[in-house]
Amino acid sequence: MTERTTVDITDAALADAARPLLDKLVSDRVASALTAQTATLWGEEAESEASIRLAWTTLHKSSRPLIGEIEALRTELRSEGVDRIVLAGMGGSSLAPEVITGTEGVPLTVLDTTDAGQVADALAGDLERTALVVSSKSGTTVETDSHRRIFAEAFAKAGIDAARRMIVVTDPGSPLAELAESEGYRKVFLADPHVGGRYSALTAFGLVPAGLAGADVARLLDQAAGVAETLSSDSPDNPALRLAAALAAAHDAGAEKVVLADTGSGIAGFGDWAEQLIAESTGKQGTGLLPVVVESPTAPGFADAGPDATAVAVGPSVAGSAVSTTGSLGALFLLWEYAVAVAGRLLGINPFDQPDVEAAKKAARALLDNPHALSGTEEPTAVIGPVEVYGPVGDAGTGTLTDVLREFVDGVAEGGYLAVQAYLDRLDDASATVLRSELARRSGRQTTFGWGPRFLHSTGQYHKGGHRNGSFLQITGAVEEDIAVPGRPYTLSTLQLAQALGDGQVLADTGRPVLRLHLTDRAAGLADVVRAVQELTR
Ligand SMILES: O=P(O)(O)OC[C@H]1O[C@](O)(CO)[C@@H](O)[C@@H]1O
Repeated sequence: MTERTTVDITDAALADAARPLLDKLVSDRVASALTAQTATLWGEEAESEASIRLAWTTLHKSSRPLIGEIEALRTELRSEGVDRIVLAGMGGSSLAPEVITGTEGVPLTVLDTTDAGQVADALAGDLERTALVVSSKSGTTVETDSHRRIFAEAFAKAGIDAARRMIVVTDPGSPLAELAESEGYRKVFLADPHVGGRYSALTAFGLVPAGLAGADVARLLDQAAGVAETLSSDSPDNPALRLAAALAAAHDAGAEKVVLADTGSGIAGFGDWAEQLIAESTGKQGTGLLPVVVESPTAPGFADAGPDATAVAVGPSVAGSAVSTTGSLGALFLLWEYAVAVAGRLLGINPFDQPDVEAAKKAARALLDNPHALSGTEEPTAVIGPVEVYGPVGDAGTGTLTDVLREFVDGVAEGGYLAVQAYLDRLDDASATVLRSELARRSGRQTTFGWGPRFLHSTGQYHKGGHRNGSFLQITGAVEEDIAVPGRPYTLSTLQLAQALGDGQVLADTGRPVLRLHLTDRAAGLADVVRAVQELTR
């Protein structure tokens, strides 16, 4: 099968604005230089980081030997009756496998949460049939380490040899690689350290969990290989250059938001993967592209996108889309990686670091070290039924939830955005996602939705480092049954709260408006919040 990936700029004004940028990319031979892994493409300051971050351009070749290893382990596990794969990994260490398996309809349980209820549900699955893939490039990510500890204990309690059920994906020499060795974990896949997390879809990080779960990962490499030459060509027809030029031209014209809707790509949840790539790569130094993933092309924010946003179809062009991108999953991974790296050059930033992610991690750690700060000493500004309100609410403090939300939403300037950050269970509390479209419709502002702490490894970088026009609505909830993290002085619910408060603090310290709604009863509280939003009038 011949692979193709296309980028169509259907908005004529945008196509005109993109043209000079495109011509310059072609005459500067940027695409071929990128394929050749030229670290000077983003300027002097970015050079040293870029020099160890570009091996993704040739993964369709260098990852081939992995396929046999993955298949062998999968066959071995199955012969032992182990056919349920749980993946512990954040951001770049879980988003790609989730899209790959979702697209193929292969079951994979992804743990990228600190919600005790969601982790309890994963633990309640058949452990006799379960293997845990622990994926972390750095080998130090707190969520992933907590899942590993919790599962090791659960396997042991069930009389299962935990070490035989642990499969690790990490960079050579990481603390996790060392631990896996000393604990005698079943298998360690060492990934290419010259690829960053969000560019790692076609490394062991994307391929191992997806392949063990049963996805056809060889096909994915074939798909990427099929478009690699096109994406390397210094030609105005190169779809990656076209996409990069369109995104940068839109940004220059004040449309820094990229609204992504699936328009029939046949891929499940591509936007969630692209979200991290775009936000973490570009959202820094007060600039960048904010990805806004919407439910469908008819959702608010897409066809009615204002001058601050560009509607991008993942799939064929539809009414209201300004740009469309088509191709198979492997092709689109590579297309978007090229496009975002090139857009980074046009935006004048280093697309390979994430300087503001650490701030929230640090604040969360400080709170964990000081349990007093987490133990309910902060008084809510208002308590409205099952919802506690934390944050400045002005006159609305004595009113209804709708009053509180109105005050908050009215504070979002034109051209700004609203970010809903739900530190909840993304399966059991899935109804919270409706808040995105409801708030977008009523506020008339671009609105994003992220599950905490998952988004901290994705849009979290942009929230703190990108354009300073966001307002943040945090939602936290009561935890019914907490889970202790073995060997650590905290539980999952303490960690979850520390992450919410830590990030909230960092955002507030930089002058961003933050409102936290804490649901003392999750179901009733969520219903009240949704109702209150629906009562807002534009
Ligand atoms: O693979 P790791 O090191 O656990 O990191 C997970 C994610 O965390 C981040 O570093 C951001 O916190 C992402 O860039 C990365 O994909």
